[in-house]
Amino acid sequence: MSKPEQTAQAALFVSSTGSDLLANSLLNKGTAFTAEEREAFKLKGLLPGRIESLQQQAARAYHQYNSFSEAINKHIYLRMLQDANETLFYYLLEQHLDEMMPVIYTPTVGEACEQFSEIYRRPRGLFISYPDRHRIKELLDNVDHQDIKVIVVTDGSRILGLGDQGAGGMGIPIGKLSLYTACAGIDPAVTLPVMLDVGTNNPQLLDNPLYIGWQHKRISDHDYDAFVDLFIEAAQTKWPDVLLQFEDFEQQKALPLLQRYRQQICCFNDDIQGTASVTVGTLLAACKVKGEQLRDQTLVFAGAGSAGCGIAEQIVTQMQAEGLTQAEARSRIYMVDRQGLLSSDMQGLFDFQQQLAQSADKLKHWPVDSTFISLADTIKFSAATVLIGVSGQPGLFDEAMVKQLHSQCQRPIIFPLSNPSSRVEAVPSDLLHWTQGQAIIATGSPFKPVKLNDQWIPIAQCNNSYIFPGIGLAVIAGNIHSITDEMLTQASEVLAEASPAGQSAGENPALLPALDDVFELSQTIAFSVIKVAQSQGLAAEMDDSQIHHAIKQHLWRPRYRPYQVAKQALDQVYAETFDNECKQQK
Ligand SMILES: O=C([O-])CC(=O)C(=O)O
Ligand SMILES: [Mg+2]
Repeated sequence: MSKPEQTAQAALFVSSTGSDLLANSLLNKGTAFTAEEREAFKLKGLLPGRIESLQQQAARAYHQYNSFSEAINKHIYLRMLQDANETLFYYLLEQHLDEMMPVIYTPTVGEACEQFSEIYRRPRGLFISYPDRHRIKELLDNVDHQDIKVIVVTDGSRILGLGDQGAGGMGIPIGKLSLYTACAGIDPAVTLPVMLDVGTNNPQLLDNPLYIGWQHKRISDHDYDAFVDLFIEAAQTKWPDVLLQFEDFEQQKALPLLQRYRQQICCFNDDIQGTASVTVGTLLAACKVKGEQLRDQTLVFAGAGSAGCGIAEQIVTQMQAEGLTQAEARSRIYMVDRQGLLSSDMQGLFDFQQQLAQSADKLKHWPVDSTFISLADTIKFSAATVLIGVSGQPGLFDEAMVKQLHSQCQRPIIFPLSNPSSRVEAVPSDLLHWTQGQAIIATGSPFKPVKLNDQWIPIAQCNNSYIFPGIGLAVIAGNIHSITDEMLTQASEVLAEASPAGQSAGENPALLPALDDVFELSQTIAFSVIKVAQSQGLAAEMDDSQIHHAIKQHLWRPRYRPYQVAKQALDQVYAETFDNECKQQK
């Protein structure tokens, strides 16, 4: 009998009863509590008489979900369901992942963060406010479930492309962790969303009487660093093996935080490393459609922040793997930011930008004013074949630029990656019309297929959600201590291999696997990442079949398990083997 089925069937020992049990979202089954359970757990009379199956409950939930027409109201409904009954929430997601992902995640989660204080219903996750900085251990001890394995943490300073959302940024860790469960089967009981509430510089939030966070200007510099240190230290002391995902920290902080803590705690920054990994994987898939390699491309980036530079660095690594020298690879990548094309003689560049600046000598030969080289000129004079948008500037890619790019190659690769959809640099239908259907496109937020000349062209969603759930599964199943660039590169390659682009013929194949296949994909990523981690001495020793077994063992599925009354006062919500549970009861 395979492990996931076993965990789905094995009994859990539960000590809560009555309304406490119904209020516990991890244990609540609502109308699906059996007659015996209703007796044993003092639920008689607290529920309507009819006993329902998970499927019947899901049919009602889907009916209620469909009664809302606005995406934000659907989001509120699903979040409410999650807070009431997580098994039902994830079962519903499993049935309708394609439809509901944009509602629990980007783009709707952006709106949910902006309106967080207005739509707030029930608490979820941990809010660590600056005034509580000396009590962080106590706050962590207050977390209900104590076996935490994955934390997603933000300070709300750069939520998607929507800027500072203060405490409202909590919507992001909540949404990302839902995907850990929906896309990689991570048990929701072992996940913890964390908001480091260090204030906000968003004037609307500072003036909003309903604002739910610490209504104070952001603390900064040394005070900020010391606060994050306190959090990291407390989290690591309490959960030494926890995986920490940094999410949506503003540019000045993102890379320094990663560099500071990378050696100390098992962590990664999703916006830098997750975005880079998924983008390189999608670029490799796009190159397959062209029948070329990444080393053959010349790339222009609109946006040279930590996300753009993170992607560019991973492209350099990939091009080297394809045989270029590092200098050759760097010379093929052009980074354009507010100050125009980055060149080696510019003042005030961040270190991570400096390495990606083009040589000023080379640019001297371009027939332009070298004090400011625009995006349009960069596309033209670099003879670019790939255009990547990480600028957060809606509409930045205009018709003239795109036509110029198309005049330089038959199949331009164009990835307007900014999130949410309201920030996208160009919408796919325009890109396809401007290039007579020749552009190979991927976006950061979801877009519907585009109809062109009676043909439907699918638009790939080049989103971190293809990568981070599998990385998390690898860390948990493989006991990985540290996340390296090689592991993220490996994840890109697995993604590219899973792309239908290499397999199906036709001019416009899907670039990325369907969302329905993400659950399988995450397991494949987890397996390959564990292998890389082992080769680097960073994971548990296991042979291949043990790795497969460990991965399966950690897959939580949204199915109700039978409950038995616990003799000890401890609810058991983490999926372990039936044997272990029995032993613990003895
Ligand atoms: O959440 C997403 O869709 C991707 C992401 O990390 C970001 O844009 O910050
Ligand atoms: Mg993010």
